[in-house]
Amino acid sequence: MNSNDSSTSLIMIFGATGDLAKRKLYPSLYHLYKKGKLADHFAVIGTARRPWSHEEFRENIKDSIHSFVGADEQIDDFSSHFYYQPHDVTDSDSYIQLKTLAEELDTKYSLQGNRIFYLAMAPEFFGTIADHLKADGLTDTTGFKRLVIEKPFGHDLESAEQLNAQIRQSFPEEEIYRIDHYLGKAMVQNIEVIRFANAFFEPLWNNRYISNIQITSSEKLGVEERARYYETSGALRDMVQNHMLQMLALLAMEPPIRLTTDEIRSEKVKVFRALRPIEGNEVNEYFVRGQYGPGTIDKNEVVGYRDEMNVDPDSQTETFVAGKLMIDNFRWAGVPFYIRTGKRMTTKSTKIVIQFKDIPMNLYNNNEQLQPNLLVIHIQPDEGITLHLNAKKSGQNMQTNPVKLNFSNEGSNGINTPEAYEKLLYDCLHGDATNFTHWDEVALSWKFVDKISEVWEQTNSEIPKYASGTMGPEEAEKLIENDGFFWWNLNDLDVENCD
Ligand SMILES: NC(=O)C1=CN([C@@H]2O[C@H](COP(=O)(O)OP(=O)(O)OC[C@H]3O[C@@H](n4cnc5c(N)ncnc54)[C@H](OP(=O)(O)O)[C@@H]3O)[C@@H](O)[C@H]2O)C=CC1
Ligand SMILES: O=C1O[C@H](COP(=O)(O)O)[C@@H](O)[C@H](O)[C@H]1O
Repeated sequence: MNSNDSSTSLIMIFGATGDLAKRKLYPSLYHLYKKGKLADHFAVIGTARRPWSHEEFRENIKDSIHSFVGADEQIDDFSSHFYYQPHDVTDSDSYIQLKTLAEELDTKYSLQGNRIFYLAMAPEFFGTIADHLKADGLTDTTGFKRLVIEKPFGHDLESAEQLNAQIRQSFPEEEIYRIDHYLGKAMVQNIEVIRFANAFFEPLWNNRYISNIQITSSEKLGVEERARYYETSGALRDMVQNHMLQMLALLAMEPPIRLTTDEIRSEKVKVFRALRPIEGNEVNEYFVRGQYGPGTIDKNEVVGYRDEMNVDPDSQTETFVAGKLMIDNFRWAGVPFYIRTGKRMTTKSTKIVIQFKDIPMNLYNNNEQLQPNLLVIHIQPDEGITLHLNAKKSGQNMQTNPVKLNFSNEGSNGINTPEAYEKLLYDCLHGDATNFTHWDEVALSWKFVDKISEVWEQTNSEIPKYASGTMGPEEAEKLIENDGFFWWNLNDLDVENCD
């Protein structure tokens, strides 16, 4: 690799001692290094308040790789690229020291002034850091500058607008990489390929042939140590505003005229613009929230949300959301998109079920076994697609039998597909912002979500509860049953349960 390679860069991580950096960023950088995607011309400066030396930082990098990758080939070479600068982001003076170190490393590793600033910190610091990076000259270089921002990007539209305005004073939109780690997942990236590279899906991908689409992202974990953040967020802001709406946009968008960042983002934005606003009295008709109570997960008793550490014992925070979304455009008029996400549910799974309409005069209609055709996109933990069809039962009769055609992405690639953060870091190093969210997408998603949270925040009635280890409150079943559908059982759809 030579110094002109576009992965040549100084990566400055703010929040380098934190959980995200340890669990996701260092292992991902290590994978890229091992694959030769990062070679000699890269250096990482980690910053946080802890008074670590370069050596202590490198020991922590090694620990992270041991714990989360489990291998340590080339670990000394890899970690030698890491440097640490104790730094309080609210303190102006320390940016000057950071600049000096950045310039030294720029020369030492021939980094051509390329810089990635990764803000792996609490969101209240995003604006301050962006201001300082510009004001204190860290962006005054001849190379590329990219600002990577973790979620949450704002708490609502108003705060997101303020944050965006502040950041935009220092970085233009094309230099801002807003992370939505679901966009780095292999099968989320596969949605476009499934749709636009297969002759038999695209003609059927509309309201004439699809009856409904179900997107479920369920977790077994509870709130863990993140209650302080989660209490101000809840599942609507934590999962729906970003990950769930992003998956919906990829499923619903029109084919872009080219596979470029701008064209793809522009088609996604049109979906958000066509989303029917759900407001006022409609909120309770179209959306259901819930909070986990005590229950059993993997045969272990677990406490309810209100008994978790740092949670208000009277908390009204939702840990579950189900919703029915309508996209008012030519392609999707009349097709409900159901979404469902929550913590402490039965299973850890993200799946998309595309349910096709029955054919007009099905000659096998009297057959009890006849099932609707489904296309299931398995996002995680299994990755792949399954087609549910009807075939003839063997024997002399004319009975039908549901069969499944299965493709496993993991099987085809042999090993685990890269972790989302690895893909996103690679894209950022190469200036590809397609799988990061544009401001217009963020703003429109907040606009949609704000109408729902406004109603919930004004509601005095107790939040519906669901027992841990279940698929949410009864109300979520009714939401979909009222339309004559039901949630497909995720365990039944698992690849291992395919015939
Ligand atoms: N953890 C995760 O799995 C995920 C996290 N995120 C997002 O990533 C971001 C980081 O999360 P996470 O790593 O969990 O948070 P942590 O609380 O684990 O880490 C916060 C980091 O910020 C540093 N820090 C805090 N205050 C200052 C300050 N004034 N000046 C300099 N450094 C400071 C801390 O180090 P020190 O105390 O040494 O200063 C630490 O390195 C958040 O925006 C979060 O929402 C998003 C998705 C998943
Ligand atoms: O962004 C978030 O996502 C995780 C779920 O991510 P996954 O990749 O494990 O599906 C969620 O637990 C967390 O609350 C949320 O902030």
